Amino acid sequence: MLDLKNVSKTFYPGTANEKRALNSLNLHLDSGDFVTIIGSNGAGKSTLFGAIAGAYYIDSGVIMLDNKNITGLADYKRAYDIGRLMQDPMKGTAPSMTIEENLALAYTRKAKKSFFALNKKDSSYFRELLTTLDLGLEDRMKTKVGHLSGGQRQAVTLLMCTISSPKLLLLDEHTAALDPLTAQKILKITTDIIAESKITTMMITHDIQAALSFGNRTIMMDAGEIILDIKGEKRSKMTVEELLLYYSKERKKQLVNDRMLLA
Ligand SMILES: Nc1ncnc2c1ncn2[C@@H]1O[C@H](COP(=O)(O)OP(=O)(O)OP(=O)(O)O)[C@@H](O)[C@H]1O
Repeated sequence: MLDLKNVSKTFYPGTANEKRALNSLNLHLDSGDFVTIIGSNGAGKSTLFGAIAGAYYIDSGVIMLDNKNITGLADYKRAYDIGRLMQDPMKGTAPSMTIEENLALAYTRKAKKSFFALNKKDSSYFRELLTTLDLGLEDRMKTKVGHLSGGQRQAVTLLMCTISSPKLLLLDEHTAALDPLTAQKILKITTDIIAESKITTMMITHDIQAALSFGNRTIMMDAGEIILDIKGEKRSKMTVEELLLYYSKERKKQLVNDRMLLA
């Protein structure tokens, strides 16, 4: 359902700060794939997401989503099909609007109806969705999102990203800024939503154990390339130590990710 062919992206080309972030990268995702992505700092993981979501135009290559060439499509047009969750819980929601209004904004895009035409049925649907989070937010639908904790806000953003049933969900270390307990809870909510909706998902994480435990496939990136792509038995037998050893043998250096060290 997603195909990247020879995708390259260089920031500040021709200057002293030139950085090749994606290097002729190829990737194919099947519908329903849940791919976890690991790699050292600066490996190109977020740039890959930016390229798919349209935050950057790529220098060369082709990006296809469901057999449609989206390489030159503007980000706001891709947003109908691609949901993206960032690390920062402050991004993705409108703080001065209520939980209900934020969900309505995301929902009206899918329902193709006016924000002002939302009815009681829609409202009870939002309540139902919020109940599944098990955070008590269904009783706070009139609360401004700006008054929520980081974890609660990230959970609302997750609902906003998935309420319109996107074809692809991109999770960019979306639990990294949360305390460990909240991060665990949001990860559980995430995997429940993915299992229920079967949205094709890519999740960047610094937690290698989580990368091997969640989803059906793991990709390791370095220097703008995919250096390992495992699934099935090979993946289920892989340990964190073996993965780190693979990286150091392959790249002749240690895998360094500051968030991994902090965790
Ligand atoms: N907007 C930008 N402008 C200039 N350089 C950038 C930009 N975004 C990323 N880069 C550079 O591209 C390279 C890849 O960065 P990217 O953020 O994709 O890596 P990453 O794997 O997500 O790293 P991290 O785990 O540290 O978040 C890095 O060298 C980075 O400095």
